[in-house]
This record gives sequence, structure tokens and C-alpha cells, in this order.
Amino acid sequence: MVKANQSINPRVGVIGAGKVGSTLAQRIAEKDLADVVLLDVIEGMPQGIALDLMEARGVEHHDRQLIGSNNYADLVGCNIVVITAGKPRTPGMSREELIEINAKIVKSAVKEAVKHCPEAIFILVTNPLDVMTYLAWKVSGLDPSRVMGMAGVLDSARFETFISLELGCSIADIQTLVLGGHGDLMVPLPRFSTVRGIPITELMETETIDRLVDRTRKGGAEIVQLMKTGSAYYAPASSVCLMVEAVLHNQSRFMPVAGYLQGQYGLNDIYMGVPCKLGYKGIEQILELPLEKSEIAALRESAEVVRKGLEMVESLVGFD
Ligand SMILES: NC(=O)C1=CN([C@@H]2O[C@H](COP(=O)(O)OP(=O)(O)OC[C@H]3O[C@@H](n4cnc5c(N)ncnc54)[C@H](O)[C@@H]3O)[C@@H](O)[C@H]2O)C=CC1
Ligand SMILES: O=C([O-])CC(=O)C(=O)O
Repeated sequence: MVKANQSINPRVGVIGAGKVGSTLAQRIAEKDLADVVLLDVIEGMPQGIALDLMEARGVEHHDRQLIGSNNYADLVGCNIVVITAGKPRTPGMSREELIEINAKIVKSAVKEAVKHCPEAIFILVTNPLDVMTYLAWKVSGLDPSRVMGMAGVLDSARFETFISLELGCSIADIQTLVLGGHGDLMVPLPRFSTVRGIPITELMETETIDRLVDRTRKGGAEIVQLMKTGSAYYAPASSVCLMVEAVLHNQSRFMPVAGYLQGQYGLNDIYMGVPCKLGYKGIEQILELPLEKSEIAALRESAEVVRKGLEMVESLVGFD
């Protein structure tokens, strides 16, 4: 059996071996990106999933190592740590209702992880995303460029899906941008969403765009409602994997990421979805777009929800 600290390959720690975490481990290994340490509080479960994924290697043709663990010390040497630990919502719940249960989990997971791999880049997934990313940054003591959250890639991918279904065209030509907090007030930007460079505002009626924007905003809830017992995980895992690849391969790719704002878009001391350049140092640049007044107002409204969540986290678990 391979020991956790024997590899010289890139290594990604995934904390939380549930739906998102285990699917992400599979994506990372099968795309041949890195070895994976899959960690959970449930004994035997991450070990079983890691072994199952190892046994698929001969068929999938890769040599990546997958290690299941209940011990944070096994994260030694990880280049990236992804936090998926925590509860998903069930029908009727908002993401904010997860704060009480998930803040404790994220705080302790990040504190433990950073002790063993202080050099890692941290990517948060646990909801409510922007609030948990801020909490993770605070308790990690790391530079904000090295702590980020995944949501905008997923929300943009959903918007792209709905546009491609509406226009009956390939998704390959569609690129969208969804900014703001990962909640009902997220900010899809039709002006910056294109099909082969053509803004969708040139291709669809306003009412159609509004309908697709609304479906995007409620994209997570639509799946929660259908699944009944949990939330989306295939598209979320693919979205995190894209960020992992951008960092590991130092790709300098622009994508919407929950990054720490220090005055950009008129917002300060908050994590929220903005266009970021990702490379091996983490967030290398935050791009400030020339937004219209209504778009800025929508971003600020979205930020208010995040701030309320931060107040709640501070009173529940604190940021120390
Ligand atoms: N940012 C985004 O766009 C998305 C966020 N999410 C969020 O990701 C989180 C995980 O979702 P799923 O994987 O579907 O849930 P899940 O319930 O399948 O998995 C969560 C795992 O976390 C583990 N866990 C709990 N406490 C832990 C701790 N202290 N240390 C290590 N592991 C711990 C649980 O044992 C469980 O295996 C949820 O909060 C969900 O809302 C899910 C999809 C998209
Ligand atoms: O909806 C949820 O709770 C999970 C999530 O964040 C998403 O799928 O966008």
C-alpha cells in the first residue's frame, strides 16, 4: 500500500469524501492531474473510495495514487487542499441555513489542514460558499491570494448550458460570466456572455435572457428539488477540477472565482465571485470590469447577503 508521504507527484488533498469530494478525486486522478489524499471523519469510507478508484486505474490507464485517510497528517506535501466537508442542503433550505452546522466543520478542517501543509493553495466548496471562504482565509492566516472559493465556474457553466439548450447550438462556442455571491442574488452578466464572441444580447430577446438568468440563479435549488436528499455534484466537481488544473499547471486562466476584495467594485473585506487570473501562486489578478450602474448595484445587493452571513459566523464560531 502506498503511504501518504511517499509521492513526488503533485498532490491534492480533498477534505470531505462525500458526493463532491469523491467525484472530484475521480476527476483529478482520471485527468492525470495529481495524486489525491481523500480525507473524511467517517472511518473506512475514504479508504474504501480510494481503493475503489485505485482499482479502476488499469481500466482508465493512469498511475495516480489515491489515498483514503482520517488523519490530517496525511495532507503533508499537498499543493492544493479542497474543502468539501460539510452538509449539503435539502429541498426548501437556503444555503445560508447551512452556516450553523458548516462553520464549525470548515473552521476545524482548515485549522488542521494548514498545520500540515502551510504551503498549499486552499479552494473552498462548502456552502454558503463566499462566507465559508472568508472564514477559511481568516483562520488559515494565509495570504488571500492563496485562499479562494469555487462557485462562479459552476454558475457560468449552468448559464452556458441553458443558453446552448435555448439556441440549439454547441456549448463549445459559449462563454458566460456570473459574478457575485453564490446565492439567489448572484449576478449573471448577459453583456459579457457570448456565442463565438457575439454577446447573447444580440441573439435573444430580453425576456428569454431574463428567463435563463433566473434559471441560472436557481440552478442549485432546481437540482436539490429533484434529488431530494442532497445537492449537485458532477458539475461542481468538474468546476473545481478546472480550478485545480489552472493552479497546478500554472495556466494563468481567467475564470470567475470567489476572491478577496480590497476595494474592487467598491467592495472591501469580503470574498465574492469576480473574474480572477489563476496560476500556481493562486489568485494572481482580480479583473475589474467596466460594469454599468445596474450591474454594480446587483453586485452590492449580493454582497449584503454575504455580509449578513459573515456576521452570523462571527457570532457563532468567531474568526480566530
Ligand atoms: N460551492 C458550490 O458551488 C457547491 C457547494 N456544495 C457544498 O459542498 C458541500 C459538500 O456537498 P456534498 O459532497 O454533496 O455533501 P456530502 O454529504 O455528500 O459530503 C460531505 C462530507 O463531508 C464529511 N465531513 C463532515 N464533517 C467533516 C470534517 N470535520 N472533516 C472531514 N470531513 C467531514 C462528511 O462525512 C461527508 O462525507 C456542501 O456544503 C454543499 O452545499 C455542493 C455543490 C456545489
Ligand atoms: O445548491 C446547492 O446547495 C449546492 C450548490 O451550491 C449548487 O449546486 O450550486
